[in-house]
Amino acid sequence: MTQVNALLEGFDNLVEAGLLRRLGAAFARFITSLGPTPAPLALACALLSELEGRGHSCLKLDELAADPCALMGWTREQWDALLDRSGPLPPDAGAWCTALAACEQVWVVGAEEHRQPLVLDCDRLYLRRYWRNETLVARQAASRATRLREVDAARVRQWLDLLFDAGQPGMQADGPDWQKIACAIAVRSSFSIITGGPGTGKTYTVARLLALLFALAEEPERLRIALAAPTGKAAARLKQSIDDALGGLVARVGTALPLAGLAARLPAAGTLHSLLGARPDTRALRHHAGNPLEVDVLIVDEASMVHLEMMAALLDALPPTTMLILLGDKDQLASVEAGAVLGDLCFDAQAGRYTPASAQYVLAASGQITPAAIAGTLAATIAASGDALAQQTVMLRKSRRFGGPIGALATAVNDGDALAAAACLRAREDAALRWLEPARQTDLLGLAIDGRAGAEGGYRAYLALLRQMPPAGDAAAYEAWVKTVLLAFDTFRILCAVREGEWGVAGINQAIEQRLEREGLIRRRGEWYTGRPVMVTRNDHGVGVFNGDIGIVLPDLARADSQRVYFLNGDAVRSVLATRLAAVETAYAMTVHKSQGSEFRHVAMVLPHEAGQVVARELVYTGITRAREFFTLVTPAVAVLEAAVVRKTQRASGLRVLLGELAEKQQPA
Ligand SMILES: Nc1ncnc2c1ncn2[C@@H]1O[C@H](COP(=O)(O)OP(=O)(O)OP(=O)(O)O)[C@@H](O)[C@H]1O
Repeated sequence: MTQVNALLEGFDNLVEAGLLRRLGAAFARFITSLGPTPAPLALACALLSELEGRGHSCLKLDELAADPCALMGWTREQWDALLDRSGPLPPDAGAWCTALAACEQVWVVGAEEHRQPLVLDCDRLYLRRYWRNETLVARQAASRATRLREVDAARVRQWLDLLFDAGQPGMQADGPDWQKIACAIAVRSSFSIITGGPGTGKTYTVARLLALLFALAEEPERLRIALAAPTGKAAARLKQSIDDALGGLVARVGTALPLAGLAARLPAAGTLHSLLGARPDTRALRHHAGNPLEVDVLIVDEASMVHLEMMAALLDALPPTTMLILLGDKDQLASVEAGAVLGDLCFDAQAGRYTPASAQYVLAASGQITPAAIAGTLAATIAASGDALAQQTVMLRKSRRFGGPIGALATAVNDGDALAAAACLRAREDAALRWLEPARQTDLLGLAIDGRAGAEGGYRAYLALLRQMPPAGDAAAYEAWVKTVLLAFDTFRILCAVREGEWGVAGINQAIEQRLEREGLIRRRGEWYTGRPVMVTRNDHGVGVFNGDIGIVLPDLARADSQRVYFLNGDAVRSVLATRLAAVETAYAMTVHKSQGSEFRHVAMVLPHEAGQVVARELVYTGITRAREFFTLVTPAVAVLEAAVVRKTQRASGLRVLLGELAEKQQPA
């Protein structure tokens, strides 16, 4: 048997052991079918595919050479078993590059191209599609951020002073008004990022930015604005918040701007999929560089959930003059798909590396002094490292909604301070936080049904409402009742870190259903029982439901013998015949991933026995920040919290390197 065949067999063993996904083994086989394949290439392909499944966009050869076990999360024995089959591997990153560059399946960036499936860019190995997407995002972001518009700074300042509450000019004790700075920065180019934790006023700010754009436009009524988010729910929330904020500004701007009329013309917010013209059964989108979107300003909320492929598609479809504003929390979980684009793009956000020129503009346009400019001695280093993208990124730092214990816990987790996080959870003077540990599943079930001391109200509350169904025939009363049920369900949610096992979504949903039935709170007659909460797991454009939509099964008003699933879309109730929904799952418990873009009064977050590969800081932070008033952590073992909090997810990507290279090219010689 050749070494490569032995290695392929070794991959099958890893698949059996659950260490490698089947696609990884299949991809390595496919590559061997294309031409001569030395063992290092076959191995790199299997690893690359596995890492792609874990959210990485490339395989970093220096990490592979330095510590393959750490990279893959495998034991030394598991790795050595592969080595026995592969024979000696290249000793360092340089040797890996030389070995792979010699293979005909690999395109080395800069060399002649033959549509090879793999790309080697410096010491990063990519699947071609990911390399293309990453370069497109880097180039587009950098070039958009570089092209600055003519802005009348004095006029911007006048408007910002009108739109925001008057503060002291310059810098206040708790720092400058970053919201004003964000608006000033955004209007001067066709790319900007406004990042910040929950409640820091991202939507508050962007509503004022819209008002500013209307005010600066020659014909504001002709400004084509689009609002979008990765999920339907987040999109509806964005529109609602912007409408509320603009409504609150109408009196403030008075006759200076016909804001009420302009706000009324804003379109509904949609998902990025629908904005780009996604079609069933094909990856091809209706909008791309050849058929660009016809929009002047695009605001995208929850940008941390936008994966690499979607971001590339979005930037590709936007004309260079369209103003793109990304809103999101850079510290939240990235999407399940490959890439952590917002996090990568925001790498300078915390430091706020503004050049003196930016600081000068910010002062003129907003009256605010950026801290970097104050530290004048830093100016030279800032100028050297500050690239165009950093100039167009603003981090909001002051949370308006999220002080108190939940805010302190979120900060401790974000800082990787497990001791402080545990102390917050154990301080019992406030009912906002509790930690059930070591918990048994029955503890969780009690919490799910009745809440806990200080935070009463679990699922019993919405299930009790089911018995108050209005009499047949009164459609308005029926809709009002449906809304009450949906809102009551949305006050409490169980969020799980994992899908499988006793502490995963599937196991917990099953246990809750059994318990609710035993207590007579639900009556399961088949799959579509009254009161069953469901989550849509696949977009269905025909039916008009999208992955992540959550609804509740209730009797059809028109036909009591059939069941419909009712969804709340902003303020409106929408329903679909239950049997038309092909892909749904029960949603008493859902994953933290799926909860992004939503908030609940009380969140109970469940971690499994061990942190493993999945349970890391971003996940814990995202779960905590879904809670508005109460947060309960449920863990079968104490140690899992610390293990999760200290582990920061590192997704391999070349985005920062590519942006750095582009920034260097922009530096004056
Ligand atoms: N400068 C401000 N002055 C007064 N209230 C503010 C200010 N900024 C934000 N708020 C209020 O704080 C709350 C949170 O703001 P907002 O919803 O815009 O935050 P967000 O960052 O978009 O939150 P999330 O991450 O949850 O979407 C809102 O009630 C908003 O009206």
